[in-house]
Amino acid sequence: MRVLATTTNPLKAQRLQELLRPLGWQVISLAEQQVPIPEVPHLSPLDSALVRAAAAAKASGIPAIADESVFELQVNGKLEHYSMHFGPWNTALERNLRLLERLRGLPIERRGARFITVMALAQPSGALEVFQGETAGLILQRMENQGGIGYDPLFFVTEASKTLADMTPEEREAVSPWRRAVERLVEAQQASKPRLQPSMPAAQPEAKPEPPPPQPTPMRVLVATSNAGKFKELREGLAPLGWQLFSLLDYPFKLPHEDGSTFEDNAMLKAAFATKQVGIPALADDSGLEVEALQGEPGVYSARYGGKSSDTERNLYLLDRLRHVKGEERRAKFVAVLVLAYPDGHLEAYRGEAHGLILEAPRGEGGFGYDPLFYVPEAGKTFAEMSLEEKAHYSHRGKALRALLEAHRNGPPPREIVVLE
Ligand SMILES: O=P(O)(O)OP(=O)(O)OP(=O)(O)OC[C@H]1O[C@@H](n2cnc3c(O)ncnc32)[C@H](O)[C@@H]1O
Ligand SMILES: [Mg+2]
Repeated sequence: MRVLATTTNPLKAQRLQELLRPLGWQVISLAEQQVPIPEVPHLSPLDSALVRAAAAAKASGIPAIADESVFELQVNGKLEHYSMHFGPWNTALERNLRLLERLRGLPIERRGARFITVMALAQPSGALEVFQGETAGLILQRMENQGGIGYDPLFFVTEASKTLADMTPEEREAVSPWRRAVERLVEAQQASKPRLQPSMPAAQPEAKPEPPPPQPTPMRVLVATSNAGKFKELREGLAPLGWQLFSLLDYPFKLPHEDGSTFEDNAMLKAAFATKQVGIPALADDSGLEVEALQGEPGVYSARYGGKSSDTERNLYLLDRLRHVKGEERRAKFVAVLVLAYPDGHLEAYRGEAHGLILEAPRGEGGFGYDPLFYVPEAGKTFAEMSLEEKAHYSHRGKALRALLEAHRNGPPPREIVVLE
């Protein structure tokens, strides 16, 4: 069965797909099927999830899922809800200071709060189901850990005895109300269907290995991209640094409109915005294809070339633009600029380029974007015909990543060396 998830975040859609796999559901996101979803401000989280799921199911004709997460707490006997969208304050730090101010003087025993996700499943017929996940905790009296994300440094999770800001992405997901709401949805669907008996005996628990020696805390970095293909390459490429990587799946907010005129401008725009949102360093990637015969088109417009909304359509559009250009004249290069932005405003930038030819028809199933059209003569293959490692060897992103790795070989580079602005 196909279900529509009312998110444009492909990382979130992908994670949902993994978690719903036991049901055999195929998740599609708003990125693949565009349907109008009403923006209704001032609704409770429950109403908001219901309204969005119902609208999506009705418009698409298939079941739809929508979720909404908030912090809920009692202030002077009244329930209040706080979300990433709370107030006109733009940064995580500002929002956290406001919340602290709001609760000033409240003793710790009155600072109990719940982190709640409401997940609505709507059928085109109008039938609705709601699943709720919850995590109980306390809003601390001060921020212990400045480097947290969103409300994370203030939310002390009772069962884990630490704040969300002190958790790894895996720990955070494990206690997240979102994950719990998805699990309830899965259980409920399974309960209404005959169960398959497991055919294998359950595995015996293995003897516990020795706990590893304590490691220095790795740098926490948000990889600020909504492109799942890029995220995969960035995660692989950054692995040697041992950073703790978060994604827009952990912190779903929209990246700003990319209106810069260079890859550098756009990467800075995205990274600087993201680090402000979350309060930890953020890495953004702005990239694109420059075709010589088209005077550098699509360039910074690569993600929206010809106003087309899918990779396939953009590839066809590019082929059409190049229909009179032959052989060696179809030279092109890919460019990637990585910007790592720190919460204090400091930036580092790394650039990588890859040269090749645009084929006359797509080749290969791997990669993403323009990969099936981008032929690397040296390798005798398109990017889409390469493994992840092989692509990283030749690609713009691989080169930019290696420059970053080199600069960070002995920890963050001295600030005098790579500073933009
Ligand atoms: O901005 P974010 O959220 O990171 O994701 P995006 O897809 O919008 O990314 P860009 O704004 O940097 O646009 C770059 C576009 O260029 C294309 N592109 C970049 N790197 C590529 C690669 O390695 N292989 C194929 N296409 C690539 C691809 O179509 C991207 O959508
Ligand atoms: Mg983009």
